[in-house]
Amino acid sequence: MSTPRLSRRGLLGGGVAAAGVAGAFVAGRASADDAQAAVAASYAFRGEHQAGIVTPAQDRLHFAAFDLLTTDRDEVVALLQDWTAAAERMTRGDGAGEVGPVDGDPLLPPDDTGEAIGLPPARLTITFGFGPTFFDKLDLADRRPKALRRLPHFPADVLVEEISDGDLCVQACADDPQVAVHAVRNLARIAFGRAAVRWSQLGFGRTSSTSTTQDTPRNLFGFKDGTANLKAEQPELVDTHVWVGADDDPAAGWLAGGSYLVARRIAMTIELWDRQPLADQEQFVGRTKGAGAPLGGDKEFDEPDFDAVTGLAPTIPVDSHVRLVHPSFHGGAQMLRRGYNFVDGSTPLGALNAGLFFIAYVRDPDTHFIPIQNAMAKSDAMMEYLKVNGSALFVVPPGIAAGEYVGQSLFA
Ligand SMILES: C=CC1=C(C)c2cc3[nH]c(cc4nc(cc5[nH]c(cc1n2)c(C)c5CCC(=O)O)C(CCC(=O)O)=C4C)c(C)c3C=C
Ligand SMILES: [Fe+2]
Repeated sequence: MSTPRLSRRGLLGGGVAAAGVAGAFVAGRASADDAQAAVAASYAFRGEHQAGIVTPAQDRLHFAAFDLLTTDRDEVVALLQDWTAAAERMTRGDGAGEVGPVDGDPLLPPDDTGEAIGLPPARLTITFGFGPTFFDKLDLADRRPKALRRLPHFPADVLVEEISDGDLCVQACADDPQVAVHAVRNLARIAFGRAAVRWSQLGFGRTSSTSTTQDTPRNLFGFKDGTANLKAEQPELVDTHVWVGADDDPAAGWLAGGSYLVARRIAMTIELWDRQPLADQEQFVGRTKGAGAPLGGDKEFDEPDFDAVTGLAPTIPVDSHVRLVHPSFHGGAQMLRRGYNFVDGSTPLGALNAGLFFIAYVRDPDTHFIPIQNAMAKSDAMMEYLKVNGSALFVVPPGIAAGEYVGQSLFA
């Protein structure tokens, strides 16, 4: 796990603004100082693995899928080089371009859009991925990773094509929504003529912790989510379950140190859920709503006992979520979940258009996601309150070394 470093936005006194706000907290509470320090912190963009995977999950998400507008490999490499330079700059709190939003030639469009002037880096991470169609369009079928294909249609999927799939993806996470949106907006601007946004999703209130330093957040069903997630402090488990190994795939040695990213836009009928008795909600999930303890246990991090019975029935019901997705029923397979809540306005009938934008990083979706999703879709009591309308699978290239651009090993 990389440690955040303190950084200041070098734009138009952005650093001054950050310091000024921090100054305002001098006489305040320690927690306010901590919060300010966290917002002013940044993560390294380059490293062995891309940032934004085991990085402690930030509060906000802007995720975008792009379609290529060119099949010319040189043009795509140039786009990846431009994206790499801009992403590195924005991650450390600078503008997307070298000149900045207001210092350039007044007769030309600025090389940064300006809405992040004065904002600190807010722990921004930008993570890039390639979809199956990326390899088709660029005639790279011989280098396509073996498990990279359109996800199957699962029971209860009601997929909308316009919010599914994509040639490329960008996951921008930050503690300030404007910083995350600024990142995606500028990458879309830079892509002009070479790639265009296919769909995008905003998220808030992370639904996972990816580090033991974080409290477990809650999803929109009101339950703690992320308790049994893989954590950055478990590097051996992360190596086993998240990073693609050098020998995993003869055609795709270039992906070693990378991962697969599963994205699922899951609508939650929260109004219906809210009318269910507390005891039923807990039976659907298999954990208590307050402490997040497995049923039959006391504390959040107690191990679930799937053999325990209450009366004649299993204490953790056979159709409960945590039982159906538990690694012990899937050959030990674990995933690193990194999802976010969303509320995209409301429906014409006055329901909230709410849900969970599920993101998981896995070493191989054929063993670490598809069987688990199938079990859930077929038997999970929670499914009555869920509708999956967006779905996508991407590979996430390994980390970016000094002087490299994202995905360089694919084109080597
Ligand atoms: C196919 C993978 C999964 C999907 C899709 C999914 C959707 C989903 N989950 C919740 C709520 C909770 N999930 C919890 C645990 C949990 N979920 C998955 C997988 C998927 N969830 C796994 C692998 C696990 C961990 C199981 C374990 O090892 O014990 C929990 C319990 C708390 C926790 O451990 O995180 C909740 C609550 C919702 C609401 C949802 C779709 C909207
Ligand atoms: Fe879950």
